[in-house]
Amino acid sequence: MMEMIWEYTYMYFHPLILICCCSLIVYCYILIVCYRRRDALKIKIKTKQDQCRQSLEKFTKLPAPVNRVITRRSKKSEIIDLSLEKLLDKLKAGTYGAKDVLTEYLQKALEVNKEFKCVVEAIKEAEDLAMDCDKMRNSKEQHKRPLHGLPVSLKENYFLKDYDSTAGMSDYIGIPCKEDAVIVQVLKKQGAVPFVRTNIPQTMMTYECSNPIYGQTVNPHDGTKGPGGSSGGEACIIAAKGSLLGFGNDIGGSIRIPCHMCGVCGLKPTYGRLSAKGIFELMSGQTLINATTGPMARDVTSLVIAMEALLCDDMFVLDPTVPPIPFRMEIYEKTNELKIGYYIFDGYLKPVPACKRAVMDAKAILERQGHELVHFEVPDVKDIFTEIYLPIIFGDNAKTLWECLKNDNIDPTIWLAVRSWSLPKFVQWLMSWVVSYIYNDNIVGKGMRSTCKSKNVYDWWKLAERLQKYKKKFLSLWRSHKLDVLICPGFAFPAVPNGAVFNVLGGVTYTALYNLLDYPAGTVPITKVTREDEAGMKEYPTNTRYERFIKKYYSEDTVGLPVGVQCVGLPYQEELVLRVMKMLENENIHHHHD
Ligand SMILES: CCCCCC/C=C\CCCCCCCC(=O)NCCO
Repeated sequence: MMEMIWEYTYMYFHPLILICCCSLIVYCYILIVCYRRRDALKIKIKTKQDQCRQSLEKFTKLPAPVNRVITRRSKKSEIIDLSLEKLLDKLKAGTYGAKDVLTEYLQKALEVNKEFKCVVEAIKEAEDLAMDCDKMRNSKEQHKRPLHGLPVSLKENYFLKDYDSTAGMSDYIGIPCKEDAVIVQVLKKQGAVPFVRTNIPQTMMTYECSNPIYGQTVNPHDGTKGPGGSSGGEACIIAAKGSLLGFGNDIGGSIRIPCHMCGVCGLKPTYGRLSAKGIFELMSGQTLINATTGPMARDVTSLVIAMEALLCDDMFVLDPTVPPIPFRMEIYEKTNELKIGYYIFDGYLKPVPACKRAVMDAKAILERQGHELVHFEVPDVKDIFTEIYLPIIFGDNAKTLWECLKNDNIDPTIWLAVRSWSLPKFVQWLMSWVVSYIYNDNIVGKGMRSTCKSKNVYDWWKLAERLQKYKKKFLSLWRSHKLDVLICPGFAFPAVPNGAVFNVLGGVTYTALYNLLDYPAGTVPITKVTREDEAGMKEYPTNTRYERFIKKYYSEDTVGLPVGVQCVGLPYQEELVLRVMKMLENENIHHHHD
């Protein structure tokens, strides 16, 4: 009987059984491969995490520095409370040794890291560098080094010999860099002691600070909010006093956004004013809009000291593409009256009341100092963001990003963008029209469309031409007003709730415009959100998806969040930008002390 059944089945269903069996085998094989890949990825990430944790643990039990100076009143370390300028004076005078300063800062960095998760790892060579500094105490050599003994933090994407730069992507784990970034080499030559590396978002192409390797950094003013990004770990550690000076990079606002959101100062110079050699940049083949390196610090004077120290012969020799222009102190220190443009709305996303007020407060400060302020109508931001900036930045339809992420764990903060880029282009295009028409939101819809169009060389040249035309238009408008500098919102809104940046991405026009133009721009803290600012959110529009989220996020729980303004100059006018930042900071400091 059984034989008959088998024969029958074999005769009639043989091909079907065969196909089923084969499919099952293939399916099982795929499952096994996927599991093994996932396991390998888990192990890779875990190994990296253990390595980083050990590097930090090594320093948690450091003995207190021999010369530890504790102020009797507050029991806090005096070293940590000193400004960068004063600390350098004390290091030069030999009041503190470099090793003592390093120990204080390492301990402070680890302490703030427990709460805010801003540090990814400690730099083990820091101890030797600090000891070398102490060996040359009071020597001629020491006096030639303007940053002698100063601990400095670095964003994770700055190359350090023998360390990985991953930008939060596991594909890059286990590929140690062969040499230090040029900026790092120059910092060391000038006596600085790089001591910790700080956190970034996965890919660095967003302003949230989270990735599957190092986790999520939070804002030191409110742990339910993000620090901004992509140099979020830097801004966080500086605001929390775990570092005095750090370095980040910026292609859409990555230095300025976190400075604004954490209440610290940062400068995005003109591209090329500082070397970008040895900085991990995922989409480095895109050279129409470049990522710029720059300093971040507690105050403007620290930025000036850093720029002056970096713009030296060592920098010009190590990277001959950097124009040999030393820091022009005479421009920074000039006291002539300036003509300053200002605007509060760039025509794309309305800034929230606190960000508007920050610009108006800054305007009042500058007017009180005798400068002339004129309203500046910033041209066409609405179109240039979706028709020039986004199509250039994601000019390969995000293929490079996708290539690096397709086998990785994707951070929830960028998951939706990355997944949608992996869909066929026509599906992306269809979705963008659905958003534009069904959701009646052309801001998001147009943004989506701009990144899914395929481009050939002809299209790319046309884009480059449009960029040049816009630069020309902007410059002639600037010239027609005879402006020296421009002030504008630091961003459209303060710190964003954790995990929510994707809902308000459009805010980036306030900073990205100056990457597109390649104008130097710096951010300086001006104010903090007040109850009145929050109450003013009642008037905020709700026409688009972005606006609805902004209204939701900034109508409550934002009092006390820092707010900055940007100061913008013509290319290579970093000294003038810093001068205006300093003028704003000075008056603000006096105001707060009165
Ligand atoms: C992979 C996530 C992409 C999210 C979608 C982005 C869409 C528009 C926003 C553009 C944001 C650009 C932020 C640039 C941040 C920056 O300056 N990074 C430094 C680059 O190294």
